[in-house]
Amino acid sequence: MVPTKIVAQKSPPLKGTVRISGAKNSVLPIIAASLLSSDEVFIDDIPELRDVNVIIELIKYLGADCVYKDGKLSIKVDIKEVEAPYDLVKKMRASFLVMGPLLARLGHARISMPGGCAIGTRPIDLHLKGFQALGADINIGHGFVEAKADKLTGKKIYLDFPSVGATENIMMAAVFADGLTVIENAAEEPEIVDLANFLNKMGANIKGAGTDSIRIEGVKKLKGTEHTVIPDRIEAGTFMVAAAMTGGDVLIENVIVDHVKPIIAKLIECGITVVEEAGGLRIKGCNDFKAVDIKTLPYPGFPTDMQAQMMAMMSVAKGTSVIIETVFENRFMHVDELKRMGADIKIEGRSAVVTGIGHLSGAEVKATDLRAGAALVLAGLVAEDRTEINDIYHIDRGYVRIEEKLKNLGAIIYRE
Ligand SMILES: CC(=O)N[C@H]1[C@@H](OP(=O)(O)OP(=O)(O)OC[C@H]2O[C@@H](n3ccc(=O)[nH]c3=O)[C@H](O)[C@@H]2O)O[C@H](CO)[C@@H](O)[C@@H]1O
Ligand SMILES: C=C(OP(=O)(O)O)C(=O)O
Repeated sequence: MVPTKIVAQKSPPLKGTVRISGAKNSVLPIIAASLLSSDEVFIDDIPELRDVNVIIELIKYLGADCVYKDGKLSIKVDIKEVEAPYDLVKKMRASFLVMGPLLARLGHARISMPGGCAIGTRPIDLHLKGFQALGADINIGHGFVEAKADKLTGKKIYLDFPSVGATENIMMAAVFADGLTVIENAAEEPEIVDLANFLNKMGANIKGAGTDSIRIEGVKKLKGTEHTVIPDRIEAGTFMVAAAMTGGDVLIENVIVDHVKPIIAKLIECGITVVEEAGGLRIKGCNDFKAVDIKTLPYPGFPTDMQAQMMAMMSVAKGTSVIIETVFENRFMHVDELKRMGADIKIEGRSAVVTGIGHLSGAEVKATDLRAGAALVLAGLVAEDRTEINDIYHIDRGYVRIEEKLKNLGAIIYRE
């Protein structure tokens, strides 16, 4: 039988070394972008995740030939379909990222409308405004979004919010457009830079990725390339918090220190020791770390994808912390589950007031989304007795064998 829950027990301080996998949020747009290449592409450090399986299934459905072996994926594309069906988009919102490449390559894409999810309504208006600005006609009906264009022409596009997905989708759509596209108020996340690097290696002409203004000069064709995905800064952050919360001493390998700066800053403010070593980042926890305030923001601000994990940590910190979520309107689903474990948290609009208590108590809880699940795993490592986390398919979307990696550090955790 497939294990359906993770059981965590109060664990000793975590000790040892953990290697961080390739970034989920880089590999998904990069696999989508491979639809733009006329030749075979090779992608290395592919994380074995549920979401990665979904995007591979989707590009295979569209006509790609994919071979996966030992963390490496080769993709050769011969697009036969322009439609991304409901079944695949409902499993993962990031499936919508094939719209830009299909529009660029074939001038036509029909993608099932991604719905909201546990963390918010998550509209796609900014993606669509960008496609329209480039010259596409957009039609929405019967649960699908259809984009058609005889020709795409470069334009200046200002994003009302620096949306990661919209920046990526528009960047991919503009790769073959006539002339210059400029995305202003673009997202600056490291995953945008990784995608731009991948596209440039294939022959695209993209400048400014990583700043709020990205310039894409249209080219005629993209060729094959090899690319290694950047390490997952959110997985790294999650293990950094695990080490800190348990009072452990853990070396995090395969992490780009710049990408986790906002997390390092908060941990240091809590009283945790963070040391940059040749092999990675060493996190040394302490028993009475302080509560700190957190406000999530687009990069380089504190990542919303680390908010739930920090809240688990603040639940057992010394003092009171105010956590403000500004990126998603409804990303507090983990609060009720943490409260089941005894946490003292009050929600006021977009703020959570967390009063640190001495200890949590193990309980049966459910992962309502990916990072909520990670937060509950972390809470389970410091809670008295046994914590059972249900609906762990959410966790498997974004963490490579989380329980094995934690077990290697001495945590008492297993799948049941
Ligand atoms: C696969 C992937 O990379 N997922 C990440 C990506 O999601 P995703 O790309 O979906 O996140 P966005 O940056 O687009 O969303 C941020 C905010 O913008 C709003 N918005 C977005 C698009 C749009 O057209 N209209 C609009 O209003 C969203 O509802 C949300 O409130 O960035 C998020 C913010 O860092 C992360 O939490 C996700 O892990
Ligand atoms: C919100 C996340 O992912 P997605 O955008 O794929 O839902 C996440 O990784 O925390």
